[in-house]
Amino acid sequence: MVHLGPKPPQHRKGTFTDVPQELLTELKNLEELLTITPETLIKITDHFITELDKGLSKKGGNIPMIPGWVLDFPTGKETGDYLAIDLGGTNLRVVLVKLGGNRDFDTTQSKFALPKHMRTATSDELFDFIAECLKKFVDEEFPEGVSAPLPLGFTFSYPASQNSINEGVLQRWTKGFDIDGVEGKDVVPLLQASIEKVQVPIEVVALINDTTGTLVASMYTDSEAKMGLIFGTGCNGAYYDVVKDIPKLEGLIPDDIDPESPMAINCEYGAFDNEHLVLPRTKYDIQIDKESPRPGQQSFEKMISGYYLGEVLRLILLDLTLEKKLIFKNQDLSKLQTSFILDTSFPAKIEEDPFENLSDVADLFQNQLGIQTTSAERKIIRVLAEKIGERSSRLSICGIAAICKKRGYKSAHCAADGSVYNKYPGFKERAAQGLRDIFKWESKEDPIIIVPAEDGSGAGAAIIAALTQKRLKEGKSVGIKKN
Ligand SMILES: Nc1ncnc2c1ncn2[C@@H]1O[C@H](COP(=O)(O)OP(=O)(O)O)[C@@H](O)[C@H]1O
Ligand SMILES: O=P(O)(O)OC[C@H]1O[C@@H](O)[C@H](O)[C@@H](O)[C@@H]1O
Repeated sequence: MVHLGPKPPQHRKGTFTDVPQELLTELKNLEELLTITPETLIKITDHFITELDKGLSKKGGNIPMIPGWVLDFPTGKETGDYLAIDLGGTNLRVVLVKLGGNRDFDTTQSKFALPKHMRTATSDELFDFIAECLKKFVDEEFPEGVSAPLPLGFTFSYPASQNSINEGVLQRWTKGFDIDGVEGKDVVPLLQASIEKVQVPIEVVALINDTTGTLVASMYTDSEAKMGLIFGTGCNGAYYDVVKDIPKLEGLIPDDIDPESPMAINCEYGAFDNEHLVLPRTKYDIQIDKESPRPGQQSFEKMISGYYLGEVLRLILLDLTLEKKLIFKNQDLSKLQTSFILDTSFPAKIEEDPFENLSDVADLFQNQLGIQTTSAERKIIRVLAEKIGERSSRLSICGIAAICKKRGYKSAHCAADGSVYNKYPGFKERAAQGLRDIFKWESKEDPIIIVPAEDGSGAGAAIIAALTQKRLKEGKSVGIKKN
């Protein structure tokens, strides 16, 4: 038998002859709403650049642009054992990093799913949970105990203002978090206090954002890396600017820091366009924002990141069935009416269904939502998932293009991490096409490419802790001028 080799990727050949005209018309409208043309991408990116600059000005703007007090590039020669923790939107990870000093490192790690109630728990519950996970990990890794406190890099994936590397005052929760008693507080002493309670010998040396960690970890192994990006539960990016080009730091820089010194910036660009000037928001995006714990915040993130993509699909389907009565006739919609019941793996699995009759989609709706779908409905659902995924990928690269244009990067490795980047079908190809639509490169090889990042919140945190310890040993500043 002739082996034909792997089949080409599934291309939608299905016909829509079995789809009622009314539903087709509705689909066309939705496709229109969810399509981001090259012209729109360029317009959004130009505004994004203005907003990045505004975030660095004394006046400020929508995008926080937080100086992260990482004032050196990694050399690749950093050595030592460091602990790192990564409090993301879905998981807590504890990592032991052994820096090899030759652009190499080794990691041992444990992942703890954040308990669902954690998003609305108390501050003590959150930091005690982290300390408990740290204790479990350290007891496991160091059964004989340790001779001196372990230095720890704390990756805190939320917008936290920093006046120094080992400080982080939470500006606001994002990704559906709403824990009392943390916003406006420095989270380092809050964690340190919980660590003391469980008596595990750990010292928090540095607080970093996961994008800054991703940037530094990726530069440690790849000198072409110019930014660190996360497309996960949330979205964000970090890059190195230059101290003298950050107006809001004027007068705050200690004398021992050269104005030409690099300064890592945690952009927090999920907040881009909170003024709603350029992003093509649909009524579904507006509803998600209105019903979120922090309405008016993170407008860009709420259209593109992992926490929200499943919810966008759910609201569109609900509209088509409840309001327009075009699909799911005589079906039990109680599960579909539960907010955030669909995480982003749901549209991802719809896009991954390789069968012409979309039988995987049929199983998905039956098993997760108790809804029996018709062939015609599945075709509509498939197109909607594709359009939501495509919109996310195309909008996601506007931050990348804006940073490259702002910094004048003609070529760059943009190191990306997060489950949407790593697992959403077609994300990489669609993102690359989005960049081509903006830059209109003539060359065969794209000069600016998105590459898989190193473990930013693990190795990145450790490398930054190592860079910080080196500065402290040399008596160098790691924060604003002490008056
Ligand atoms: N197969 C998938 N495709 C795309 N996104 C996914 C997939 N599975 C889970 N996700 C989404 O990824 C997010 C988790 O991102 P991840 O980077 O793993 O964690 P964190 O954001 O805590 O760092 C969740 O919002 C989830 O909905
Ligand atoms: O890794 P996660 O949880 O997807 O986080 C990505 C981004 O999510 C945003 O909501 C946070 O404000 C950022 O600080 C963070 O970098």
